[in-house]
Amino acid sequence: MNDDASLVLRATDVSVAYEGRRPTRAVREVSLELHAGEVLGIAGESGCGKSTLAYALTRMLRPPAVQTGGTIEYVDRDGRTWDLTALEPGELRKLRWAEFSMVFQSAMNALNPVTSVGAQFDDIFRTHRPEMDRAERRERARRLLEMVGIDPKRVRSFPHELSGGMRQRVVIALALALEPRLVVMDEPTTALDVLVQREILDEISRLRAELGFAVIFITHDLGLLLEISDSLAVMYAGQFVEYAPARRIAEEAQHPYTQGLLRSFPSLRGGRRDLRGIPGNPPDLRQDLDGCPFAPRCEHAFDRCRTEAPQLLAAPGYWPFSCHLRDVPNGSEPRKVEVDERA
Ligand SMILES: Nc1ncnc2c1ncn2[C@@H]1O[C@H](COP(=O)(O)OP(=O)(O)OP(=O)(O)O)[C@@H](O)[C@H]1O
Repeated sequence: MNDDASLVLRATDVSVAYEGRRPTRAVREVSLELHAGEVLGIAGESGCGKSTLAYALTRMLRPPAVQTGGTIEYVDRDGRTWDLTALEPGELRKLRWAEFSMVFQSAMNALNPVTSVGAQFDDIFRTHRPEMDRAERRERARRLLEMVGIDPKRVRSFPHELSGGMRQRVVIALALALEPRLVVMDEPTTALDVLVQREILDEISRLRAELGFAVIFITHDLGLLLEISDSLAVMYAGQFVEYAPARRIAEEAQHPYTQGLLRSFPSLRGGRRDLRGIPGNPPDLRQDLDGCPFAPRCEHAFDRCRTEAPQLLAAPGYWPFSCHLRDVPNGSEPRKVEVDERA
């Protein structure tokens, strides 16, 4: 049993590399904790390692990606802790869908193009709920479709007969089919037009409130994440550079990169910002990074930033952001965060 009853996922110092002549160190010692019903948003520019982290957390990495360090613990609904990195494929199959599921950007890749929507629900139920008969499986599939706003008759449709938005809703319904405790969503609405995005996001928020699952939601759109997340991690060059309650980040982001992102992205609900991008590009993740990876683009950088990597400072109760400004006289004081806000 776990001593923290609401804990769902704890990742500690997770690192992932794409192997090659010069490996790409895409995720570098990332730690996070997720509690029941919590929405953790992960933001960052393209290529900073968000998807790689999502694949690592759900044990879906495929060669040439390898997890090179760290542990990932998952606590199931009975309070049993599983070391995901040590699971046998059979054990992993039992947990996947039933305990945690995934929604990725391309619904078309997630759906089987040659079988009906109903048959795809059937596959999941046959494996995980063998006691259900055909009629029960069909009825449950119809109810799940209804739940995500799709006409239950669509159970007979094939993926190509559905619009992009409908397909993504089907993928969400499939992910929720066994009422998992955790759903990892990687850019689930990015390929859709803004109105459909909005509808689906509202749907996800409603379902989460109704069913109580925790969400890891990944997108480059920080504005959107601030709206839907309880806590927010900002990723840069494979690392978390700021990790705090979303509401607090919206009001008083500490890391210059987060501040830059906040200025760069329009919010989905209007309220355009002045959209100044962050000059320069993220570093090449095949290189060793000396000092702060953001220093070459940071308007506040000073000598120490170029030689010494700042730490995230995850001491209990402190606002974690990795920036030397925290230690500069007259710079930001170490920021305390009330612990209950993280729960
Ligand atoms: N199959 C692969 N082989 C080698 N390198 C890869 C592979 N997939 C991703 N990478 C590299 O890993 C790094 C992180 O990529 P990742 O896709 O995780 O970032 P991301 O933040 O999700 O970006 P995006 O928002 O564009 O999906 C990038 O430098 C990318 O080039």
